[in-house]
Amino acid sequence: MSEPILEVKDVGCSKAPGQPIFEHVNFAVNDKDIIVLQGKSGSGKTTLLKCLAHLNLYEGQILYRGKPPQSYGIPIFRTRVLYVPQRPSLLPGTPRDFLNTISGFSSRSTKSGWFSKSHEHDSEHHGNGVSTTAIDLNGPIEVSKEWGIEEELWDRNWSELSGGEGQRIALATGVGLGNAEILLLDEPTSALDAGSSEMVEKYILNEVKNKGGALKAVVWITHSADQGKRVGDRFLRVTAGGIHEERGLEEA
Ligand SMILES: Nc1ncnc2c1ncn2[C@@H]1O[C@H](COP(=O)(O)OP(=O)(O)OP(=O)(O)O)[C@@H](O)[C@H]1O
Repeated sequence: MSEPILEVKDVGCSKAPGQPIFEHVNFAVNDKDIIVLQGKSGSGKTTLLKCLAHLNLYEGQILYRGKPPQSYGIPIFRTRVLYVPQRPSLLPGTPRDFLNTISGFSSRSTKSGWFSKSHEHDSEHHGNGVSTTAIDLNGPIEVSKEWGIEEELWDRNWSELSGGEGQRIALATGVGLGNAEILLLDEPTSALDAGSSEMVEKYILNEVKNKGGALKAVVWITHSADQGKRVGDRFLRVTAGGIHEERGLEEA
C-alpha cells in the first residue's frame, strides 16, 4: 500500500487541564478512504476533525505526507486538509469572501511548490514572502450550481442563507477549489432533504473513487446510519480511551 496521506499518532485533546475528551487516538487516512466517524454525542467527533485540521489544540502528532502541518504553513495545510463546518452560518461575511480568503492560500501553495518546499515559519502571519495570485474561482460556483445554488447566493451573508444553502456552498468550496486532498466533513448534509443529500454524496464519492483529481479521501461525520452505509468504506468509533476501527456501521 502507498504511504498514508495523514497519520494520527497518539493524539489527545482536553476541554481543560485534566479533563480529556479523548486520548491515544491512532489511525491513518489512505488514498481513496471514505472514513465514517462514529461515536456518542459529545464523544469528541467534531473536536477530532478540528484537531486534524489544526483548528484545535492537541497533544500527539499529526503528519501530512510525512511532515507536520507547520512545515507547510498552517493556512496552506488547512486548504489541503480542509474542515467543512457543520454550521457555516456562523462564519463571518459572505461565501465569496470565504472563497477569496482560502483561494489566496491555495494559490500560494501552488506557486511555492507545495510538496517540495518547507515553510517552517509560514504561520497565521502569512509571512513567507510568497506572493498571492487569484486562481479560478469558478470551480466552486459551478459545483454549487449543479447542486441547485444560484450564483447570487455567494454574495449573501452566511447568516442570511438557509442551513441547506450554506452547507451546499461550503461543500462546493471544498470540492470545487480543487486543492483539498482530504475533506473533513462535519455532518455535511444534516440540513438537506434526502434527494439533495444523495446527489451531494454521489458527487463526492465519484470525486474520491473515480476522478483521479486532487481529492483523495474524506473523513465524514454523520448521524445517519443509512448515509454512513452508503458512503463509508471504513468505520471508526471515537471513545474517551481512543479510536477503534469497526467492520461496519453500528448503533451509537
Ligand atoms: N470549545 C470548547 N470548550 C470546552 N469544551 C468543549 C469545547 N468544544 C467542545 N467541547 C466539549 O467537548 C466534548 C466533545 O464535543 P464534540 O462537539 O467534539 O462532540 P461530538 O462527538 O461531535 O458531539 P455531537 O455528536 O453531539 O455533535 C463535549 O463534552 C463538548 O461539550
